[in-house]
Amino acid sequence: MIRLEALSRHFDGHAAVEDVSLEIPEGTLQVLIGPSGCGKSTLLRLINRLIAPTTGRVLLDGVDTATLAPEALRRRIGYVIQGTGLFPHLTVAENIAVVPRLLGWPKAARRQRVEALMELVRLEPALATRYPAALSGGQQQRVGIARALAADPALLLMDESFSALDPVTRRQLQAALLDIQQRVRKTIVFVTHDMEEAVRLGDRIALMQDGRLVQNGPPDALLRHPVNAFAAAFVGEERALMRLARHSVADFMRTEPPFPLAAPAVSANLPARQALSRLLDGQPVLLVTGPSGEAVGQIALQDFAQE
Ligand SMILES: Nc1ncnc2c1ncn2[C@@H]1O[C@H](COP(=O)(O)OP(=O)(O)OP(=O)(O)O)[C@@H](O)[C@H]1O
Repeated sequence: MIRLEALSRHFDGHAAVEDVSLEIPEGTLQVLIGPSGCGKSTLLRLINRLIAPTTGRVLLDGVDTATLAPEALRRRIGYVIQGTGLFPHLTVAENIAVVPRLLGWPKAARRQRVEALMELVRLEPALATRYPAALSGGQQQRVGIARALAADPALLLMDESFSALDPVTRRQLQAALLDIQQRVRKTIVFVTHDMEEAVRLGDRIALMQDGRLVQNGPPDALLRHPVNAFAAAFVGEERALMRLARHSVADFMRTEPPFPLAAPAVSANLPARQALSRLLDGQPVLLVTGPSGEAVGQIALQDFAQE
């Protein structure tokens, strides 16, 4: 568990982060979001002590991080920086093993760890001997995540990690992160300025403005009940659509028969947004099917209106 207590950081009298208190429970994916310059990256750097706070504390499992040696911090906090920050002259395996090497792990243990991590982030073993320049942007990000997880830290910090990727790769990486999170359950602090990404990934979303925390809570709460005009404007007009990013057709369908068996079929697991776009294209109703193709419901535009 990580706790930020009245954290502030000033640069030349200007507050980059001002009086931020935030508790992030173990295993939570906490998103930090807000406009450019609101202090998101500074907050991440305060958490891993790349910079020291002007006032306030960061507690990791109840321990003030100011009292931890740099080596202990490195082991407990993984950091995926903007871009990938991979070392171009090191192979994929060497990049992933950077922290274990710094921590003095023996060679066999490093090799085992690299293999396990490449499997975790779904990178082909054959890529281990390649150099970063020979990888796609998405593969490089996977290496960055594997590297950050190398010493099995309790906390993973990710700063705009997927921003430079094309939309398709970005969605794949978002799905990969959720898959990794399901398997290893880290506490993750993920910085983005993209609301759709925040809604897809976040268990909780913290919205910042001018260094201050405006609102923190589950995505639905932010989308439905923004606390002030700034939050409402930031969440924006796409609000209803974005809420759909977390829902599947099953959350909206009607299950009473009779079913429109002649209508085009969609799976109950399909993201609600995709069904909505087919309905907006003029399809009046869709048949919803279960795992073995059996009819389980139907969905039309008015079913979304009720949410
Ligand atoms: N080392 C520094 N020296 C002086 N000012 C800084 C420093 N780091 C950050 N700032 C200032 O602090 C404020 C917050 O910056 P920060 O990078 O944390 O914002 P951000 O929300 O991450 O922005 P972006 O989304 O553009 O990356 C900005 O006004 C920035 O100019």
